[in-house]
Amino acid sequence: MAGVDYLADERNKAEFDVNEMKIVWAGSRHAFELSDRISRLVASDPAFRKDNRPMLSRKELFKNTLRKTAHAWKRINELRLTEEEANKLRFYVDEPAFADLHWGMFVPAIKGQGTDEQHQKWLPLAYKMQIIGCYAQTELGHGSNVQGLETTATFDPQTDEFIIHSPTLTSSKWWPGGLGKVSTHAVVYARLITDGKDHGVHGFIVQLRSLDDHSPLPGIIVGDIGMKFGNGAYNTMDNGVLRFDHVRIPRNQMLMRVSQVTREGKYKQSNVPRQLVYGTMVYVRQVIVSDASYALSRAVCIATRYSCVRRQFGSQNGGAETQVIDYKTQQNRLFPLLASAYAFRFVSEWLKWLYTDVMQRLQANDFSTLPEAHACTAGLKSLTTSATADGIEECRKLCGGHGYLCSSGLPELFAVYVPACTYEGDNTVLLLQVARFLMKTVSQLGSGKKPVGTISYMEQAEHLMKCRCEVQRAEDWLKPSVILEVFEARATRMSVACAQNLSKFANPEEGFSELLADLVEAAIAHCQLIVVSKFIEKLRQDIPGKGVKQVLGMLCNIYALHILHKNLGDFVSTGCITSKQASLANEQLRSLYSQVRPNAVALVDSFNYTDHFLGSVLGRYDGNVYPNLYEEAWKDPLNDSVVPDGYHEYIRPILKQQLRTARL
Ligand SMILES: CCCCCCCCCCCCCC(=O)SCCNC(=O)CCNC(=O)[C@H](O)C(C)(C)COP(=O)(O)OP(=O)(O)OC[C@H]1O[C@@H](n2cnc3c(N)ncnc32)[C@H](O)[C@@H]1OP(=O)(O)O
Ligand SMILES: Cc1cc2nc3c(=O)[nH]c(=O)nc-3n(C[C@H](O)[C@H](O)[C@H](O)COP(=O)(O)OP(=O)(O)OC[C@H]3O[C@@H](n4cnc5c(N)ncnc54)[C@H](O)[C@@H]3O)c2cc1C
Repeated sequence: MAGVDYLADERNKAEFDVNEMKIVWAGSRHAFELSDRISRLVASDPAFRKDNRPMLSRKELFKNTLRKTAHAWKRINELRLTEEEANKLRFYVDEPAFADLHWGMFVPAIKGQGTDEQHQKWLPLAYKMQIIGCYAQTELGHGSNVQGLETTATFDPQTDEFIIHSPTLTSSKWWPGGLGKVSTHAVVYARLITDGKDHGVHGFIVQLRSLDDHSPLPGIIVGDIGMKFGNGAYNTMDNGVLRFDHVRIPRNQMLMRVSQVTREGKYKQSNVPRQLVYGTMVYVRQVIVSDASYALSRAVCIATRYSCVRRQFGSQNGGAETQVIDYKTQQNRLFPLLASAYAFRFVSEWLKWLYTDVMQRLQANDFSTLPEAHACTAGLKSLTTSATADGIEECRKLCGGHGYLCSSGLPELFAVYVPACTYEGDNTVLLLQVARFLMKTVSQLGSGKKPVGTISYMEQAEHLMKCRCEVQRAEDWLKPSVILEVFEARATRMSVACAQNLSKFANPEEGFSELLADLVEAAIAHCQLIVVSKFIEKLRQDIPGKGVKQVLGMLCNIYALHILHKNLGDFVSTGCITSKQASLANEQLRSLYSQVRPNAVALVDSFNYTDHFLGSVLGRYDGNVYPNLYEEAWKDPLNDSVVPDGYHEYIRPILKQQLRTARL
């Protein structure tokens, strides 16, 4: 029945103003209106259809992506979309493609590491897509260890050129997205060598393919690295392999903002930290945190709507069975993910602010906040992507058997999303960067150097090491000051314990290696505190709309208390809370689930996702799941014929043989 809203009752239960919540989710009225307009534009354009992706072969899939990307570019130009609108359009097209790396890494690398002259030369070409670029850093032998890269860029003073070379098999560039089949150019990371001296890894703009016929330039071997996890999914992307055989590029194609090579071959460093060479990664990690909130919210939207549609057991006198969302077990798995989606959204807004602030300071040669920005982007990228990948998989299970069908949208979402735990820095490696930052901070306590920003709580270390949680009743857990202090105390105690254990080793690096697992846990505790504290900060702002702030308050408490519940070992063993207080937290959590329950569908409607973007029969806005699931099955190519291909070769002979055997 077209037009019937099977979730109308659920929507009527909402205790808050959904339209106002949509604005909170989007970040502002402007952001909401823009996102709403562009999502509808994409959804209504048949060229952006995506439901056939899992059925396509790799070649068809890739060509399809090329077609869609070209169509998107055409629409962006025809409609004269702004950069913000164009980014949203690409987001709603929802198909990983070379353009992500062109806009997301190639352009930012030139902007961040290039000089004004280099900007003038390269950016106009890139903005018009007259060249298409990728970010070629990782090699077959090294990804995490950037200082271990082997590709060389040796300066030749005779010709005023760099010679880019891959000296070993393991130095082959391996993984860069957009490299395999599309990019004409790359920012290549290579060891800079002048006059026989190795100056470490630097970025170089290298042309890879002819702008006339797209063939690789002399000395370049380039191709795709092969099929990746899942059908469809990330296979729309041409992750590539690249080798150089003494390829020459002009000297002015080294990105020279951080350091320069003169005409004579002299290496000079600007008055900026070397780590700015890693600046593009900081930028993208911050984008990835924002993407985590979108990916998780998408899965949660599907699982929440479907959990209201799906009924199992509990029928009384022939009445309807129980909606599965009413089982406390379902709520205990689903609502913390719903709360996490909102928590990640708010922390990503804050992280974007932090990043912008750091960039402005860099312009004024103030580098003081760079270490914190690195620690926050690395840590939050790790925390949010791990939680999102696990959360998407949990949402699939929350949808029971039907969640395993591609038409649920969840298998593909998981397959596309899960590499986020690895790319842009393996999550464990990134947490260890946070741990180093924490250990440095602890070692400086009492030295007069004040911890600032997200680490400023450590200034109260003396108090946090011995404070006792004041919770006596379950409701006490609703006080933000209580939650904050408990999370700060846990993070401080875990960091200080690691620092104390480290100090027992004569060699700090040896100690660090031995304590890696504990250090990662301390880093996670610190990052979870950041997420909780940014949610609480958000709630201190003026948030208009009937009931909006109240329901966000519930989500904030669910996020914090669920983390507490899942990490009770940390909280109790560090003496931050007692086991009695832990069970009071659990009691409060159950009560919060009941409060959120009537708001669940409205909370996921607030994401304002179109059915096209969700790409899920189970998550349809109208909740009309079964007829559509049924119809979807018949679209499978296997159902094109009643008797399958192969019947005569393989099924019939077996059946006949069985008949003969039976007769014997
Ligand atoms: C429209 C937009 C769309 C965008 C979406 C795109 C789609 C995405 C699609 C997917 C795309 C996927 C694309 C891809 O995957 S691109 C490839 C991504 N690759 C990686 O992420 C590699 C990860 N490895 C590293 O980053 C480094 O090797 C690490 C950090 C591990 C070590 O580092 P290093 O080897 O140097 O050794 P060190 O640890 O002694 O550190 C030395 C000092 O440097 C400081 N430090 C380190 N790093 C930074 C930093 N970044 N900013 C500021 N500071 C930094 C550090 O704190 C320390 O400071 P101090 O303690 O001495 O004071
Ligand atoms: C889909 C996808 C897209 C990508 N796109 C790009 C791209 O566009 N451009 C690009 O340059 N690269 C790209 N990459 C590469 C990516 O950045 C690297 O794979 C990533 O940085 C991880 O590095 P690795 O593969 O070397 O992992 P490894 O470092 O080999 O990790 C293997 C294991 O070792 C552990 N480990 C490693 N070092 C340590 C340590 N010091 N302490 C403790 N444990 C450690 C890790 O935790 C992990 O469990 C992409 C990768 C993927 C999967």
